[in-house]
Amino acid sequence: MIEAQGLNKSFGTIDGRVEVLRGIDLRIERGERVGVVGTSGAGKTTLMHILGALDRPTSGTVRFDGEDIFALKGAPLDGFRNRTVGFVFQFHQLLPEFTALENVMMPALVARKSFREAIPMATKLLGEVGLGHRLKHKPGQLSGGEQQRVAIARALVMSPRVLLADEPTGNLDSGTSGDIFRLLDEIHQARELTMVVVTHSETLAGRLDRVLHMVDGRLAS
Ligand SMILES: Nc1ncnc2c1ncn2[C@@H]1O[C@H](COP(=O)(O)OP(=O)(O)OP(=O)(O)O)[C@@H](O)[C@H]1O
Repeated sequence: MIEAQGLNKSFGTIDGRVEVLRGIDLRIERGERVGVVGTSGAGKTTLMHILGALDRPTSGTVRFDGEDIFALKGAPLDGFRNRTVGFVFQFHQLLPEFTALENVMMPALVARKSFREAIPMATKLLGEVGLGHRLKHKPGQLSGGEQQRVAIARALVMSPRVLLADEPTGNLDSGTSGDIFRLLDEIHQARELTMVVVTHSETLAGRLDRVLHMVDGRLAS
């Protein structure tokens, strides 16, 4: 499903170049749930951004079902991001002025679905994540766990093949974190979804199929 080869990423700073990823090779099978753990600054977020085509590597390739995603540019790359990958961020990144329903509809509207199509899609998903009674609430009127559920529903609205979650429970207490992982479990069972989840919690990572350990821009075996 996902194959990354020789990924390097460096950033230019006023102190010179910072090497953040140093030769990452990985292969993730369809339907697999992979955890990524590592110390702060190890490069986990950078890796997730590259796997989701939110950023480009300095060198190396990422293939989804054999397709080299960085060979795509412009509208085809935007289409890949919108349809193939769902992204859940640590700080949910919901739009504060919009309701839960509108936030979940947003990727569908960006993909030029009509309101008539997007409303039932988003309503169904909010029901699946246990928020059928909170459709009209704005993010500020929801708890942290509820906000993250909305973000998960938004990530799923275009029926992606892959869900990338960067510290989806980083801001939550341990009980709520466990609930979010249970929800990810249910979603995984209900859909044939490949998942990559960054977490600081070895316990939560241990509930996934496989755990990758990142150290200083490399994957430790
Ligand atoms: N745009 C950038 N410019 C310069 N340096 C950057 C940039 N983005 C990330 N870095 C550096 O790359 C390193 C890895 O960052 P990254 O966010 O990928 O780590 P992480 O493993 O996700 O850390 P955390 O667990 O704290 O979120 C850090 O040292 C960070 O300062």
